[in-house]
Amino acid sequence: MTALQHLLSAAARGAAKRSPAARMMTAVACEADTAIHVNLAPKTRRDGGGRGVQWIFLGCPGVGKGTYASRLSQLLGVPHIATGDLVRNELASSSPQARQLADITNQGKLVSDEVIMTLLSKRLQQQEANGESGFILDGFPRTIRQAEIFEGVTDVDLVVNLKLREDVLLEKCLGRRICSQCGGNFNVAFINIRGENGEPGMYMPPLLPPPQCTTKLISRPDDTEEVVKERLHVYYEMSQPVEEFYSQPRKTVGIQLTRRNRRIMAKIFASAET
Ligand SMILES: Nc1ncnc2c1ncn2[C@@H]1O[C@H](COP(=O)(O)OP(=O)(O)O)[C@@H](O)[C@H]1O
Repeated sequence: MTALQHLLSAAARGAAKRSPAARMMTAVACEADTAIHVNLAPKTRRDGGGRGVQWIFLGCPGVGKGTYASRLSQLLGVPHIATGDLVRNELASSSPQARQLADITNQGKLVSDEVIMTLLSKRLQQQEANGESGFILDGFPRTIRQAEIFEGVTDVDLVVNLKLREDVLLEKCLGRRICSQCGGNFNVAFINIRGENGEPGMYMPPLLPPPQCTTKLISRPDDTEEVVKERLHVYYEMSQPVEEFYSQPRKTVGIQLTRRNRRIMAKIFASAET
């Protein structure tokens, strides 16, 4: 079976499993200096089904897709699927294509649509076998072809498009750290820029690790200045058109980030509700 057939069949089975039960959830998003209480009636209200939300996060490398997608995944109880993690898991395996994928990612290029579809398809099948439904996708789709294929087989409820200044994106990628033991994601970059010439200021304190992780921090091999610049270039060329692809009929919320966390979660929930 081809990757596309896998994806099609997994998506088709997911759609068939929808139940009419709507659920109401109170999510409490704790912000650095505010607490936001959100009453969330998920998308199930729209389609009358009981499946989990089907959301997509778009945005440049370093914008914070993973941070927000993972928090929302915990709040909503739906899987967070980061295609970058799927690729890294494959790299860490002894699969025949691991070496080739390492060369591609270390140069900041995109892996082929076929490879991504295969990895995503396997992941969706696993989650189906575990009885999980819904997804918060982070890092997919990244090409128009991926978007078109996915659009043909799924009903995406919400597309969140995060935006951040390019100099800050670079700083945030260079500040990323991962605990080699627990896998936790942190960021040592301290963004503190005064607003001027009508531009808003920016304040994003570091996301520091707990003491037990501090001596085990590593950086991703593709988070060097040269590779991040190439990834940004690839994003503008290959992935920005995906933002336009979703901008019209789809429910898309664009968020310009200037501070970490503040009101972002509430804005995303509010968009899902309207
Ligand atoms: N949807 C995708 N299509 C093609 N390649 C992908 C996709 N998702 C991830 N990758 C590959 O995995 C790498 C790491 O992805 P990710 O962790 O999402 O990085 P980023 O921080 O750039 O958003 C990408 O540079 C690319 O090589």
